[in-house]
Amino acid sequence: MKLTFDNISKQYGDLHVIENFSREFEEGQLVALVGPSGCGKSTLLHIAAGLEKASGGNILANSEPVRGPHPERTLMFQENALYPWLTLAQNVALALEFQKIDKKKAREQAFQWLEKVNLKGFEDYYPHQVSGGMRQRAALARAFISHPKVLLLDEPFGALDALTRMTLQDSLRDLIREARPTVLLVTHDVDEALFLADRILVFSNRPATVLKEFNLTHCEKTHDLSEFAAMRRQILGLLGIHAEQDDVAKLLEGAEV
Ligand SMILES: Nc1ncnc2c1ncn2[C@@H]1O[C@H](COP(=O)(O)OP(=O)(O)OP(=O)(O)O)[C@@H](O)[C@H]1O
Repeated sequence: MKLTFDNISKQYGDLHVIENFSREFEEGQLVALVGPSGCGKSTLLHIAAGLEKASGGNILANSEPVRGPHPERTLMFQENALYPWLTLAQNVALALEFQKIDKKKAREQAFQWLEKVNLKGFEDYYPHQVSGGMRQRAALARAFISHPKVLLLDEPFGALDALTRMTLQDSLRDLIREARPTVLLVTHDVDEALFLADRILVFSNRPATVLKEFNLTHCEKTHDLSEFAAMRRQILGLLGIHAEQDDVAKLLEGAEV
């Protein structure tokens, strides 16, 4: 599903959060949104989800105005949003039951999706009985089970440790490659953006405008790590972080493929 932000602005009272944001996101693209805290990234996701109304401009999904939430556009947060009184399978199946799919079929599909995210054997566990990473895996299964056409991910792995985050990023990449939704990913993790995204938009302080856009589609083809390292340095620089102090950047600079 193609998403179009056409001259979107958003104000909360006197607070100008977004000004004249225009971009088109093609079907199947993964676009990472990075920028300073409080600049308005989540607000953009909420507008795309139909949870917030823009103060100006239009948001279109396949050329149709977004008028409110729709199961085709799924939002997933950092905090584990599973219902604590339901098992993992019940949590995942719920997404289908809302769509009036028979309970038994929904449970079968929930088991299949839990297996895809490496949670086979944990279907009947409650969220408090599994780790934070496993809860986010279940949240991923719940996000994908209804085959969303647009996936809006707000720091989905922000609360996890680095190692768990990397395994979850791998799983997310596999799921996206299979299902090909259009994805907007808000992240503070520049490496996550570089690893997952086709495009990266770097935002300014509030009111958010795009400082620079990076296109990564050709990098995947060439596996040019030096180009990744240069982008990484530029993005960190735009965010006010000095990449030359960063060990990984130095390692990547020296890498040859
Ligand atoms: N419902 C609301 N009412 C009033 N102000 C709001 C509301 N939602 C967000 N804001 C304000 O809008 C600004 C942007 O918030 P938003 O959550 O979009 O930023 P963000 O870039 O996602 O931040 P972070 O990276 O820290 O999550 C903030 O100053 C916030 O206080």
